[in-house]
Amino acid sequence: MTSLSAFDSRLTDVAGVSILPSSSVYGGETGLPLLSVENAQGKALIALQGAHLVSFVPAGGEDLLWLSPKVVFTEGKAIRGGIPLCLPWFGGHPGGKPAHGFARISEWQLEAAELLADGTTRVTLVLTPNALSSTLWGDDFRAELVVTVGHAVTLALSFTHLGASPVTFSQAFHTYFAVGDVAQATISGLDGTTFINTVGGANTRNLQAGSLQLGEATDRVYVNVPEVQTIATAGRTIRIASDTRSAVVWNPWAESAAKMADVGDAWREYLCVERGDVFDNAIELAPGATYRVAMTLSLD
Ligand SMILES: O=P(O)(O)OC[C@H]1O[C@@H](O)[C@H](O)[C@@H](O)[C@@H]1O
Repeated sequence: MTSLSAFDSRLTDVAGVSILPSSSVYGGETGLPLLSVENAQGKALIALQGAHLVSFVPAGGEDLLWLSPKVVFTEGKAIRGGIPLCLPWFGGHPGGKPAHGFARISEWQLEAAELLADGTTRVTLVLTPNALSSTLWGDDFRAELVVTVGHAVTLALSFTHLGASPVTFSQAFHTYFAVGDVAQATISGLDGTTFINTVGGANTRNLQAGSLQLGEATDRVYVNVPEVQTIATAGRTIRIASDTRSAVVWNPWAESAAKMADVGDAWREYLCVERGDVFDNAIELAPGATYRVAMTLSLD
């Protein structure tokens, strides 16, 4: 893990941008380095491990993201909450490799931090091959995540495949939204789309009719979805916009959550709506090709 003092001050010598240990915000052990980004429009915390947005608070509002009260910031362990980047594969891997790829458990490099004329702050994080990716993926690649923090937060992801043969690639912005009570949250923007129900290893297809409210363990992959979904709770409506084509809706509910040490009885506080390109929407990347997508989260 990079020590906090190793960061190039030219990158963090930008007003409102600093590096701090996760322990200074969330307690516990020293943990992992977090990039703190703050301006008049909003503030965000991004773990360099995984280029993982763990908090986004628009000015005058509450955090859009849920971070587990039982979160553990440990090198090589996925952070429970925020926006894990599932990359370059989503879900379990047939070869028994770690679920959701290696990007979320790899340390990314901070490449640039800039204040833009519109008052937003843009930070650029980069991942290139490391020991883990060499074992699990093999091919050369370059991944870049540009996070723009303002009244909204935008994540713009690119992944360039630098191997010699075509590869199948999938990814997701695995967002944990803070909803207070998952059973009271309503998801709109999926009406009429096909979903694959994967709860407990199932694999059945259905059509979504109308909006969606969860009342039990839910793990569904919606394919070919519209650009925008919303999540309405008692206090606010969150807007999710992305040019990706899938949306995964997941909450384990009480019984399965009890088996997850970093979730437990906090399962009710979050709802995952994960935009990405997965299952039917997985991508075939030719050598040298670049995959580019973005997602913007805001209050509606
Ligand atoms: O515990 P992990 O690896 O972060 O995965 C959490 C969940 O991620 C979701 O995207 C999957 O649809 C679920 O099946 C999975 O349980």
